[in-house]
Amino acid sequence: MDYLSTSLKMASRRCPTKRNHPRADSTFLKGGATQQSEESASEDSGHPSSDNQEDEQIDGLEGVETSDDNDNDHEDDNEDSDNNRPGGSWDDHVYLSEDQYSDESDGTVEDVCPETQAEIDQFMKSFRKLDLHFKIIGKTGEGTFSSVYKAIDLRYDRYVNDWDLDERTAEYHSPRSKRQRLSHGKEKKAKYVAIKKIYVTSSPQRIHNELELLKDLTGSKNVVSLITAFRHMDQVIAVMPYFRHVDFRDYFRKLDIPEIQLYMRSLFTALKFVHAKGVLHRDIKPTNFLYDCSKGRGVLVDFGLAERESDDGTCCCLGTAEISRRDLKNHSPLLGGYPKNDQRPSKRANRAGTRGFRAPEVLFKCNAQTTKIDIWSAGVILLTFLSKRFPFFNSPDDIDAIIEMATVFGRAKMRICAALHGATFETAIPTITEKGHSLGRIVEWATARGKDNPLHPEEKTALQFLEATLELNHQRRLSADQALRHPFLAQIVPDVSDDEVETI
Ligand SMILES: Nc1ncnc2c1ncn2[C@@H]1O[C@H](COP(=O)(O)OP(=O)(O)OP(=O)(O)O)[C@@H](O)[C@H]1O
Repeated sequence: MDYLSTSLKMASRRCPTKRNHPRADSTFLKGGATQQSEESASEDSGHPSSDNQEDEQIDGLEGVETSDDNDNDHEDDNEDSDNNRPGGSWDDHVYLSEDQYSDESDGTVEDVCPETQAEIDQFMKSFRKLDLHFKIIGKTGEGTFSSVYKAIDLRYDRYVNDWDLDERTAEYHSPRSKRQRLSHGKEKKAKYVAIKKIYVTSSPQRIHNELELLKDLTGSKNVVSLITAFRHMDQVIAVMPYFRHVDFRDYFRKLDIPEIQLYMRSLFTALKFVHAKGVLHRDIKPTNFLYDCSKGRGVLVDFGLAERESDDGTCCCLGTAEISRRDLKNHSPLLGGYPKNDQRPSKRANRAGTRGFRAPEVLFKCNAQTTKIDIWSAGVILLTFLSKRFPFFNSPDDIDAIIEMATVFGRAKMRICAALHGATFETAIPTITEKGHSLGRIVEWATARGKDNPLHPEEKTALQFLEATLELNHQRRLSADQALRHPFLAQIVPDVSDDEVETI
């Protein structure tokens, strides 16, 4: 983890009134009590434990805390209590202790089973001093690479919270002073965070990549941001804003077209932001887009597989915008035959992603993959909504995934798509027809539509949009920006606050 700590080291920016989120401050306690008053926390902070070098804060990737840094922080603490802040005295700021917060401020009541509670207790015990900053109240999710917990940010009011875009928007609309708002009883609500405990089996490179990208992607209401990050021994945690959301399986069959439009608008707004920063998410799927149906707002999470767009890759698709059927006939590698026992090493390319959501160019191992791979995956989500089938594609491996795709799109289009990336597609499977099926037909079959129940005009617009996102040739596939201007999404009243946040 030395690599991690050194490569993440950056200058720490300080705020005159509050700390700019170096959270591993000197108030970390040895052993740590679950309910700790601010006063006693500060007292204990004067005695940093001897193994402080093992605790690092990656502070939004700023200022990795060393024991020296901790000393500085301790001085800052003293300054705070010396009324040195331009804003006035210590009393000006309402700091809430853990039991003053309402756990129900976002409408969710946590119900933690004994096994999860034991897991949480073990985690808190193993990660020293974390209990001074956060109170974990539940487990919100689990993935291949992490467990994610919902927690109350006990020290929210001690820091500059630029990450809290909801708060910033509220201030923009109603510029009452923070003091006024905090002193108003009803607004003493808990600030929730999601603590992502990245499994120690993840490579430092992968963890570093995720944290770096999260840090760069701050500023959109539809993309998760990084509040801070900590390391203790071999354990790294990322702290992000918590987003209330509903399990995709609970609503994907229920959403009507206007609701699907809201969902897709939110998702493509997130993609536009991420792609504009030159980042490919690589793992767009429902569990990575946390959607709150009641607000019609979603947030893109999990940048564990994300990467920056690069010009280094090579693939025949770079010099070829289009391959016609005639080109294919004249230049098909099959014309010259192919070896039965091909000894050549197979082509290699980044295939990271989730099965069922991989774009054709990923399956054909293109080495010049672009942000368009995310558009394809978003298209698969739309197909799931319209067909009311989840998962829509369910292949165990890439070969089966190509067969599933060919069953829909047909041999002719698949041959052209393969040739675009220097590959050959041939199959003797009789159910794969030459022309395939239109996406409209697939949706009709999946939803048992007949002559007495034809597709509505708005569903037809949705299908046109679907075809433009599930375009086999990535060069003809819509970009996120174009998608937002497509009639399917352009008429949706945008979430005004999204635009405002960027201009604050
Ligand atoms: N900021 C957040 N707010 C609320 N819940 C979250 C947040 N971030 C993640 N989660 C929950 O935790 C789950 C797992 O998170 P994430 O996808 O980041 O982990 P992962 O281990 O990388 O997963 P995957 O297996 O998809 O790669 C999400 O599906 C979601 O339910």
